[in-house]
Amino acid sequence: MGAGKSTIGRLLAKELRLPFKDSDKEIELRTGANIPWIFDKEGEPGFRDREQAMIAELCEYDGVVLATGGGAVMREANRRALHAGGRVVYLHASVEQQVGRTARDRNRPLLRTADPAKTLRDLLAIRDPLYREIADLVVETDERPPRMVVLDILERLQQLPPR
Ligand SMILES: Nc1ncnc2c1ncn2[C@@H]1O[C@H](COP(=O)(O)OP(=O)(O)O)[C@@H](O)[C@H]1O
Ligand SMILES: O=C(O)C1=C[C@@H](OP(=O)(O)O)[C@@H](O)[C@H](O)C1
Ligand SMILES: [Mg+2]
Repeated sequence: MGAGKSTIGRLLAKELRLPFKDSDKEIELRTGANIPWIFDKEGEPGFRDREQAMIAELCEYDGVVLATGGGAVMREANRRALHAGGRVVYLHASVEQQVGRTARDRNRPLLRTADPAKTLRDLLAIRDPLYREIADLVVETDERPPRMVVLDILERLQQLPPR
């Protein structure tokens, strides 16, 4: 959360002249409800089911830049679909940056805790190995504006061997 997936995904898609899909946004469009409301009504498992179904659907597309929510990696089905479906970029940010970038909006129910920095550290401890397991690229986003991150991704994507 706050690494910049939604922001950088959109910019990257523009550069690549590809459509951009954000699984969170697609779930909101499909349900007519926002993410916090879905967490409130259906709990995290309900949201994860919707997220898994949406990622499976979006991975069917050819030629799309897809941003997921940060927790998508928790389900093996998502990891498999993403890894098999295309190149995976892990956008890394320090917890300090994540806190700063997410402090202003109330859209992330998992960060409504007394100590969001601790929550993010705990989530990262579980998720970081999973991100690395499926990533073709690990890209640092601290101290770099989104445009620079996009240029780095474009350059490094070209250097990857063909699949
Ligand atoms: N590299 C960056 N440097 C500074 N701010 C950023 C960067 N990437 C994203 N942001 C800002 O951080 C906030 C969260 O970004 P977002 O794209 O929603 O992250 P995610 O989808 O990974 O949770 C947004 O306000 C965005 O403008
Ligand atoms: O990390 C998570 O578990 C979540 C991240 C959010 O998306 P972003 O990573 O785009 O903030 C969103 O899917 C939901 O609030 C859960
Ligand atoms: Mg996002």
